[in-house]
Amino acid sequence: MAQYTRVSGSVGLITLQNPPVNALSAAVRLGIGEAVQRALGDQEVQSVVICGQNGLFCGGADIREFGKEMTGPPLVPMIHAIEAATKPVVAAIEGSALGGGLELALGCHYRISHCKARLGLPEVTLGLLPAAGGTQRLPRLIGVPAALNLITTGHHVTAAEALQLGIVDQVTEHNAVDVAVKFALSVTGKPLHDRRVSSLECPAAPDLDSLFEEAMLKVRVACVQAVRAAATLPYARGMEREKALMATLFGSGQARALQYFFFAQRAVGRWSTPGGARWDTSQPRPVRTAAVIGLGTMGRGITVALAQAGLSVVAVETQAKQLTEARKAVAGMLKRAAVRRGTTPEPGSITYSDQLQAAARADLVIEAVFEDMEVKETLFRQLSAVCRPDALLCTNTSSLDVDHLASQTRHPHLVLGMHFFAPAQAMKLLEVVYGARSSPTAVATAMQLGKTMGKVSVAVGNCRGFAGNRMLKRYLEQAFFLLEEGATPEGVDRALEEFGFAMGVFRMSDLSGLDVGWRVRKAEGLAQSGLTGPSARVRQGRRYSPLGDLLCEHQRFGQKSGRGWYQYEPDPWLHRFLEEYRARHGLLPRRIDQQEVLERCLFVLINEGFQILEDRIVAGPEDIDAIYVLGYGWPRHRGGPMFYAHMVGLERVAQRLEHYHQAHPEVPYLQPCGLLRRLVASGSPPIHRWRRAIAGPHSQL
Ligand SMILES: CCCCCCCC/C=C\C/C=C/C(=O)SCCNC(=O)CCNC(=O)[C@H](O)C(C)(C)COP(=O)(O)OP(=O)(O)OC[C@H]1O[C@@H](n2cnc3c(N)ncnc32)[C@H](O)[C@@H]1OP(=O)(O)O
Repeated sequence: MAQYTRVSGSVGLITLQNPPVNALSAAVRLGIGEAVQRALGDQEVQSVVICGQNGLFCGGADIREFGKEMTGPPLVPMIHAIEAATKPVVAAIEGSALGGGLELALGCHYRISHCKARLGLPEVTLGLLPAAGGTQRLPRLIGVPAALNLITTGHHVTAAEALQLGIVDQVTEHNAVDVAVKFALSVTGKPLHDRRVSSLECPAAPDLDSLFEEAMLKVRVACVQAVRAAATLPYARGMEREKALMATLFGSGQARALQYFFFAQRAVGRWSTPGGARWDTSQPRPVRTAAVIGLGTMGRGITVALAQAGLSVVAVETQAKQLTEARKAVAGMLKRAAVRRGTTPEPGSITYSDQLQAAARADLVIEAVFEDMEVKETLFRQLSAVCRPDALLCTNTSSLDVDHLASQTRHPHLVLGMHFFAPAQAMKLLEVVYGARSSPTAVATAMQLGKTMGKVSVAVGNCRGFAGNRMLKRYLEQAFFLLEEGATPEGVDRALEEFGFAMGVFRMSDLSGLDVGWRVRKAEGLAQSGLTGPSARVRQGRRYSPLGDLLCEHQRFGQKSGRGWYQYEPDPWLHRFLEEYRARHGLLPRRIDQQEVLERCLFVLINEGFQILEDRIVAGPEDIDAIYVLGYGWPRHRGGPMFYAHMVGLERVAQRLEHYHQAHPEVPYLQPCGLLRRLVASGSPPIHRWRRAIAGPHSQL
């Protein structure tokens, strides 16, 4: 709703009230409309100020209303009524003015912003365009190039940038509402025609056509077309075009997926564990000093992420040469980040040492040493002896047993996994892996620390590979099997990249290094050299592809060695190698189409996701989707693997898995898992009802 009061004698003050972000729900739109009418009809009122309660102007349209039947007064005529008003209307922007919120402000005659506010039109990130006049007013106000940039990227700008662009008229360090009220008094009675953005001519820009053509190639076509309408058509016709384009986007699968993902990223913060620990009943402990042990690539990235979050960091590396290199590399990373942000690097928050003892006073320790259980076991025993008894001891392992590491310490309830993704200073995802004995406070502390570092933290139970790598294993395995059966790395990657992955599975393996997985498979007793005959392709009673191991035996470790699944120099080796391999094992190559590549790679990964849900390793499908979009390059516009399964239809996913399982009975993971089958049997409920279905023996199924 919106509250109406009269202040300073003649200013009508309209306050949007819809916590937490004053989204423009039906009730708020109704409230604004009524308040505007009241203000315009009140003889005593000479000018109007619109603001939001609790220091936040407006987070835009209420995204939860999308996809439902629209109720309440529409936004566009409401904004028109404000713009057409004969009394000056001033927007007092604090906190955020985003999407419909900024469009509302653009309908006002003046905009005053607090210096800490952020403004933007992020609709494109939700698969939409700013259809409350944003595509028509913003280009008229700030010109086509700047408006196109904001509308097609969804980037937010600071108040200072908004002032420079001409979006706002004034920026203040004081209370923006008080300043706006004074301003409103000062403009009483002044002519308003030039202040109505819809009546402005779009400023001329050189070579508009090539600007639009270039933008079309890069970005969302609908946004570009709408802004082109602003530049070439009268306002009213531009608005018709904006509406028509929005109608094509509104119900699209992409928009649904992006809106689902907006909420999924936030839902993962409301974590819970099967043991009953929960986000709302567990208090995080403050972490001021963190120690990072091991300054290889991951350790350096973690050090930077912690320092950038404002923590004091003790960076420990026992090898002198590595320590010197790390110190230089970390300084370089901080400097580059500061240049990108236009700030200066914060000095003095990192101290370096070659002694473990330096970690003794840290509130929390994250080890990022070599991925080897013996090395980590020893380190955890040492840390337990050296560190404060209440220090949280965390491992950045990507797959080793957190419970086992906890058992090496005196305080296993303070041991956790904090699984970062490379590059750790940039990637948004953090898997917080709790063990059987991890305390709720420990989980809450690591989750909070992730948030402080600007990450999306997902609470995950301890199992081999946790959630992300456990699913990845099945995906990689299918990709190898497809090569055995006749596919090529190029063909598999093409299918996945056309689906939306930034990189196909083989290109991604080449980038991250084939030797990493090889080492893990050797430790698991899977990679064995010299095997011939049928036993070469079977391990632990199941089909196994040694292709990745064989490549490593040929010193093809990916980009780091100049060769992997791809040849980075003229070299037909790989195709010959595959032909010989297939001939040796009596495998008849066949033509494998894109559909089979996608179904086998993606559905097997989704099936493992359902198994992870059934095993209660994560609390809900949103956790898996956040992990895959933010950590594994799953295309955001497809919502994540579990949302994709919901869109494809659970019955189809199960049927296709069953089909491939019949063709490959030696691959048990192709068989639809129990939860997937139960969901299908219960009529395939929508994704937001899966949590209830997972709830275990008391499930609704
Ligand atoms: C047939 C065609 C017909 C078409 C007719 C349609 C006409 C459409 C007209 C207009 C188009 C306008 C579209 C839009 O405005 S789309 C929305 C654009 N806005 C955004 O994308 C902003 C999203 N929000 C944020 O970026 C942030 O929330 C923030 C910066 C405002 C605040 O950040 P922070 O303090 O970190 O809080 P949280 O992000 O954690 O959010 C708190 C809480 O609030 C929920 N929430 C946030 N924004 C919205 C919103 N716009 N609608 C609904 N809910 C919102 C958020 O989900 C959190 O709640 P939780 O999930 O329960 O935790």
